[in-house]
Amino acid sequence: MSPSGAFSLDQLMELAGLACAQALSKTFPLPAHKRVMVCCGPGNQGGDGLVAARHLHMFKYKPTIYLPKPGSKDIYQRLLRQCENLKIPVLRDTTEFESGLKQHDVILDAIFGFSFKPPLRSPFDKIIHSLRSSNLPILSIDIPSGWDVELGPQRLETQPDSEGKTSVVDTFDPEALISLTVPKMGVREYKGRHWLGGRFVSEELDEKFQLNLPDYEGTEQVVELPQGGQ
Ligand SMILES: NC(=O)C1=CN([C@@H]2O[C@H](COP(=O)(O)OP(=O)(O)OC[C@H]3O[C@@H](n4cnc5c(N)ncnc54)[C@H](O)[C@@H]3O)[C@@H](O)[C@H]2O)[C@H](O)CC1
Repeated sequence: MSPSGAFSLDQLMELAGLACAQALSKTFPLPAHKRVMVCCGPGNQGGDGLVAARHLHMFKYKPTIYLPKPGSKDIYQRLLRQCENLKIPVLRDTTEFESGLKQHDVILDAIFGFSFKPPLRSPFDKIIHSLRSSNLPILSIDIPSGWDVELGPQRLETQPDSEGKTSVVDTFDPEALISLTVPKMGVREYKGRHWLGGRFVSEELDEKFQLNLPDYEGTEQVVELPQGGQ
């Protein structure tokens, strides 16, 4: 059963992406953080990123989408088309992305969520390295990209290249994180600003799985969790 019980994937992604855009606007307010690089992976988390980019555009941010490997699902293509219709720039080339980072104020990391499994395949080795060395603040969605969903930050081995060589890439520690539904085990030691987005979870499921979710105030889509704990 989905964590909401009642919603379709499209609806969950819409609510998740809106919560991500709201968490970004609260952590990195305008006007200082106007230019947002939204890095989208090929899975549902990439879809959250596309929805967030659309809402950020509506909130008057200036998002750029980086899409190294677009997802094949129909919903992904539809979300991408909506962003293109709003004339949100879309980068697909890794070199363009790396040079484009300098013209941005903050990164929204929507590359991998809870389905990431090492070893790291190309071009994501270069991308994780670029995020780590960019010196820009990062807000990660659900779990920082490349972290183990249960164990947390890790050194990632890359897939062997044509000569059979592998290398190791370190993951990064983002300034802020938005956990969706509930924080995952892997972020229990996370020390930065931590938001929870999951206003789509019914009271029935909260009780059934003893999630002990906090209250969301007013019409907020996110609630801030205590720093350094859950
Ligand atoms: N209620 C919720 O909690 C919701 C969460 N959502 C978000 O969805 C992700 C999980 O989505 P899923 O499609 O299962 O997977 P990912 O996005 O994590 O990525 C899968 C994608 O990545 C590729 N991949 C995996 N490992 C590697 C690797 N080593 N190298 C390269 N590529 C890799 C894989 O092939 C897939 O293409 C969750 O975290 C939330 O962010 C939903 O929005 C719904 C609500």
